[in-house]
Amino acid sequence: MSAPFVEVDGITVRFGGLMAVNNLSFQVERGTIHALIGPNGAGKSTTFNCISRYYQPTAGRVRIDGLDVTHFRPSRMAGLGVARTFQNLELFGELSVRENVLLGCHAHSANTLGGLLRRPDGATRDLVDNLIERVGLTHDRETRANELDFGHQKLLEIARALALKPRLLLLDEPAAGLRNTDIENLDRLLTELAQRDGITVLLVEHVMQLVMSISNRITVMSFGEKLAEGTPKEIGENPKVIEAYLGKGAAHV
Ligand SMILES: Nc1ncnc2c1ncn2[C@@H]1O[C@H](COP(=O)(O)OP(=O)(O)OP(=O)(O)O)[C@@H](O)[C@H]1O
Repeated sequence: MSAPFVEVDGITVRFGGLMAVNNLSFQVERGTIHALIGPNGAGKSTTFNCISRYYQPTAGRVRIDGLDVTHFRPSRMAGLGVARTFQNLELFGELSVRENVLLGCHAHSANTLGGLLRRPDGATRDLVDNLIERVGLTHDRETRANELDFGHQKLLEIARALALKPRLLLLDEPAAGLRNTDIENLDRLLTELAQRDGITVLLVEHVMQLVMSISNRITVMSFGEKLAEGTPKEIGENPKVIEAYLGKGAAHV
């Protein structure tokens, strides 16, 4: 078996007196979908932010494709093929769907931002159109991002992240606020990204319907620590996991 694509090795994150993540280790295999779940406040987003380098762990290491990135700046991550989406959307609301995705191409384009928006080359235009189609937003190509409903804005964020041509896609609650049909589209899209395109996907998610359907492996966190890890079936049957959810986050299960 090849080396894991993401290695989280004993990370700890303290915010003042609060231990948000405590000596957490897990690995994400290449080309798989791995979910990080757990009740509210378990430390999922903090872990995610350590991997994408928005937070600095107090201790421990993060490796991506064998490279120790623990002290890398977030801006270096795009160059390594790491793209992420945010729990609270970070789109350019006044720009169109097409323009938002175009901006995502900047990391691998020789063009300036302005040039990219005004005069994208043919290959970039094709890539953008293809990504918009893949997330199902073709009819909204020229719609301003802030005119889309929340679910479609989330799909747009994924298209923009894909414009980076990532090897690792980090998704923070991609299904939150989505309607059932959008969740089904997301299920199909993420499965295809992993299986057809070989992209490694790590997602933090509360929507169990999606997590159980698409994940190859699930890591469960509770109070900053790893509570369990396994296949969706193993996690669904794990009494410790059921108790953690019934104790705190039952509404999400
Ligand atoms: N920047 C911060 N400063 C101080 N405390 C923080 C910060 N970020 C997170 N925390 C705290 O760390 C703990 C873990 O938070 P985190 O957001 O990682 O949990 P989570 O599992 O992602 O929760 P949710 O599912 O609600 O998003 C919580 O107690 C939270 O209040």
